[in-house]
Amino acid sequence: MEAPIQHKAVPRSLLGGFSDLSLAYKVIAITVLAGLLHAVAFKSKTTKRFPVFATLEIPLAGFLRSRGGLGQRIYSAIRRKNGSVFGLTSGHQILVNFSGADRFMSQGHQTINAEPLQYTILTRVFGCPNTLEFEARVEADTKDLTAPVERLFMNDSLVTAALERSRVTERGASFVSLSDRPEDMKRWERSANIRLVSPGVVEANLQSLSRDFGACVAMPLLYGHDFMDRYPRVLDDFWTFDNDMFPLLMVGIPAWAPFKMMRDARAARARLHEQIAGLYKRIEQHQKGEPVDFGADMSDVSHAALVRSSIYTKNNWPHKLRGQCDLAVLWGQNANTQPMLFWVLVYVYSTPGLVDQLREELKFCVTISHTSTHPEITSIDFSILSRQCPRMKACLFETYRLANDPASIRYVEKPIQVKDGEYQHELKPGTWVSVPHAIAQRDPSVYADPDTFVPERFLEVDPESGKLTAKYGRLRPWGVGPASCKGRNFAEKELLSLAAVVLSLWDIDPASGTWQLPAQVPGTGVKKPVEDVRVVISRRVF
Ligand code: HEM
Repeated sequence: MEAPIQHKAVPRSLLGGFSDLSLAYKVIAITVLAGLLHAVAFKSKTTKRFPVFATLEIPLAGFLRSRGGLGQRIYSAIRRKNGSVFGLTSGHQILVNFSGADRFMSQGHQTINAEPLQYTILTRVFGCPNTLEFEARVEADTKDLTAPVERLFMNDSLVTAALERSRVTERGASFVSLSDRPEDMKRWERSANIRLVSPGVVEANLQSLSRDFGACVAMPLLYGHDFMDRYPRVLDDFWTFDNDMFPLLMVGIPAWAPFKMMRDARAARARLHEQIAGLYKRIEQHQKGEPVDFGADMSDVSHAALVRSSIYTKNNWPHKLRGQCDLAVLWGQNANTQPMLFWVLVYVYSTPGLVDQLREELKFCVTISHTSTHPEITSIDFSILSRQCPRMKACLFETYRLANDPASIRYVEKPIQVKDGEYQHELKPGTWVSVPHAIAQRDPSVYADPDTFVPERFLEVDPESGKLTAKYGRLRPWGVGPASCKGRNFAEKELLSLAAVVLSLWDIDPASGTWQLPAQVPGTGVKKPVEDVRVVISRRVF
């Protein structure tokens, strides 16, 4: 039996592990300097890599805008252009609250292209080599490799079938096992530092618990159960990579940086590469009718992974590269969705009266049986859940607004004009252009009282049917245009169904007696809490 794993919630401090602060600063200074020298010495093989400074400029623009005052005025004064277009260099322009953003972003990839960003992240973060050979592979195969992922995670009936297969319905009753013996716990409980308070009542870290609950539903749908069983550390490695390494690599800190957090995360990423590469080797053996390593069961590997494997095999992708490249898919599937489940639960349970309202709505699609020793969900009508539960949806939308920092980033391939009211801006090929949707999400002129959780702001009465409906309005959690999120349908249905099963069966209260929402730090899309939220969980009293 595996020992309980304590996930780190967030990288508390880059300095963790250094007893002497000045030594820490010296190490960081040397690392940054070495990083710059490395960048000069091993100049990027392609001109189309998203510049590190632009990664920092997007949150900076949002921060200055939300603060207003002198900082915002200085930023506006020194930018290259005017109107809605911000940007300190000619290489990167940011469209802030630009009313034509949707139309602008809907242009095809021959004009504004998302692939160079994907290439940047694959090579800067996921560990793929930045070589001309790899660039050629990406150019040749990206479309074919993305198509099966899009199909699995966007097609309505495939998404519903996948969630049914994942037994979300039954899993609700074992969200917690109400025991503090590791051998009694489900896999997703092991990171949550569970303590039995009294019979039928446990204390737990809600972020770790809900995040791993979601990941245990989602990951096998992509790679099958054998992958999960054969790789007991997968959750720990995944969140270590996501929390401790991803943001640092994005801002240009090299993977070889000599501090403990990076070393540990690098080892976690190497294990992920190796395990995914091993899986693709087994899939290939299975597809060729050869004996499969360990006699592994390949029967529930997703169609998406099977198709990707055929493309990798057909085009002679080395197995190591398959592992590196496919980490992007595993990450895309989980990194934003699972932390979002935590935020929905925290917002909903901490809002007085809301849980009861949602349970009323859920009565029509979640069937609960009381015949066994404890209540269990016997069925979920996924269609009603996603089409006729407007309050649940509005809670989700409001959570996206508060907990997510989406941006659409493109590379300009052809000269284009941005028509911006009285201004007309020319963008040359080679410019990067970003739309940080997060800026509007906290703008009080768009959302009154923007820091407060008010799901009703997304509810409208449909004038024709007279029914309450949840509408996205100006919210763009999935980005915009042809390169918008390819997993949004799955993410939304997974979040709705997991939140529905937890709400239907469990009471959750703050361990301290009063709800205190944790401060948020920017993560890799969805924000991270600065610390986990300790809660008390017991079965719902009917
Ligand atoms: C709550 C969860 C999620 C959020 C908030 C989210 C958000 C986003 C955003 C903002 C983008 C960039 C869109 C743009 O550039 O305009 C994106 C891209 C993408 N997402 Fe998601 N995502 C989520 C879940 C998923 C899932 C479950 C998958 C499934 C694998 C996925 C796959 C992708 C892919 C493949 C892209 C790149 C699309 C392209 O460039 O063509 N996402 N996502």
